[in-house]
Amino acid sequence: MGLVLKNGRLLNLETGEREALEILIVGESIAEVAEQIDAADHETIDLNGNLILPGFLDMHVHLRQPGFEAKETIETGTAAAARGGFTTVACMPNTRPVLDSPELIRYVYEKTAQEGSCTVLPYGAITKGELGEELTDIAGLKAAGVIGITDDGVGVQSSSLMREAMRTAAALDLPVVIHSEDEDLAKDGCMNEGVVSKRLGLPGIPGLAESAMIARDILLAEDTGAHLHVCHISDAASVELVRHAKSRGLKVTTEVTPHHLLLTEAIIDQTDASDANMKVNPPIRTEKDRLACLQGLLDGTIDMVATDHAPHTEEEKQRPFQTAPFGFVGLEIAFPLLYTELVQTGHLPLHELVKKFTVNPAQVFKLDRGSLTVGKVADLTVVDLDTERTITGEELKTKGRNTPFMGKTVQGWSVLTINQGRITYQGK
Ligand SMILES: NC(=O)N[C@@H](CC(=O)O)C(=O)O
Ligand SMILES: [Zn+2]
Ligand SMILES: [Zn+2]
Repeated sequence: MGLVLKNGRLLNLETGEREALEILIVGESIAEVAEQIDAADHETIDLNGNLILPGFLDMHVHLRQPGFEAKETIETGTAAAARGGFTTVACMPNTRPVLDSPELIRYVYEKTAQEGSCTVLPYGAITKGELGEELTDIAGLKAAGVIGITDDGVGVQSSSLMREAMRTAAALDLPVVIHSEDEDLAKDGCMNEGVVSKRLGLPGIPGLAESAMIARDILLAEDTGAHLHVCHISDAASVELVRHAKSRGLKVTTEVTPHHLLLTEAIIDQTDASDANMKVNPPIRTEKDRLACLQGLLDGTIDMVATDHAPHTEEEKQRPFQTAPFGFVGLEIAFPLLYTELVQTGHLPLHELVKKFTVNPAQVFKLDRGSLTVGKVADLTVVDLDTERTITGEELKTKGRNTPFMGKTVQGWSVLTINQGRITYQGK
C-alpha cells in the first residue's frame, strides 16, 4: 500500500512549466509519476491544485543540540525545517560540546533517527572545540558521516592550519565550509561598519573582514585542490572574488541567506539599534552589498540559498545590542519570503528560485536529492502559492523568535512535506 498525490502540479525545473501529474510513493521512494495513477490499493491525498516541488535542502542550519537545548533541539529544529518545506538540512558543529569527534557525529545521527522530521547531515569541526588551535581527526569525522568541515561561528585565523585542513579535506574529497571572518579586522563589532555604525557610535564589522578571508581561502583552495564553500556571503567584494575564482575554474561555491538578499542596515538605523533581533553575523550591510548578492544569485555566482537558521532565546535577544548574540531563525520563512520578494516582483522566475533550494545544493554537496523522478527518494514539498499569511511567533515550530521579518505578510507557504516517504508536515 502506497500513497498517491492527486490534483497537484509538478514544477518542471528546466522549463518552469507546471505539469498536471500524479505521484505514487511506495515506502521511501517515488514509484510512479503519471497523468493518472490507479489509486485503488493506495491512500490518496488531494493537493487542491497546489505545486509539487522537490524537498528543499538547507546546507546551513544551527540545531543547537547537544548543549544549547534552550535555543533549539534536533526535534524542534527539524520540525521547523519540515514546516518550511525542507527535507534535508546540514547542521553546524558550534554546539556544546563542539561536533569535533566521530562519537558526537554519531550522536547527531542517532538523535535524528529518534526525533527528527527531516534528513540531518552534520558538519564536523575543522579544529578541536572550534578553538582554532589543533585540527580534528578529519578522516575519522568523514568515516562517521560528516558532509564537510567547518568552524562556523568563528573564522579559522591561522593560515597554516587552514592550509593543512584543506590538504587533508582535498584528499578525503570533503568540502571545506568557511565562516570568513578576520577577527583582527572585525574586532568587537556588532553591526556593519559604515555610516550607520558611526552615527550610532557602535563598533563595526567591515566587509573587508569577510572578503579578505575569502581571498586568502580561495588562494589556499587553489594551492591544495580543496573544494571551498563560502558560508553566508554578504559583501559586494566577496561576491566579486567568488565570481573571479569560478571564472578561473576553481572549486569554489557559495550560499546567501534570505536576510542578506532582502535587508539593509537601514533596519538598524531606523530602530537606533534598540532591537537585537536585527543583529546577525555577518551583519546586514548596504544596498550596494545587497544588490551584489542578488546579482550573484541571478548570474550563478551564488549557487544556493541557505538560511543560517540560528535560534537564540528571547532572554538572550533582549540584551543590549552590543552584548546580545548574533543570529536569525529562518527555516520556516525562507521560501515564502523569497517567493514574495523576488519571484512575485519579477526578479527571477519561480523555477530558478526553486533550483537554489534543491538541485543546486544537491549538486554542490554531491547528494542524490532535488529531483522527483521514479526511483528517487520521496523527498518533496507541496506549496500553496496564493494564500497570504503573516509571520507570527505563535505559528513557529522553532524555539527561536529572533527574526527581523516578524509581522511581515508573505505567500508561498508549504502545506505538505514528505521526507523519505513519510509525512513530516501537514498544514493549511
Ligand atoms: N549567523 C549568526 O549570526 N550566528 C550563528 C553563527 C554563524 O553562523 O556564524 C550562530 O551560531 O548563532
Ligand atoms: Zn557563520
Ligand atoms: Zn551559521
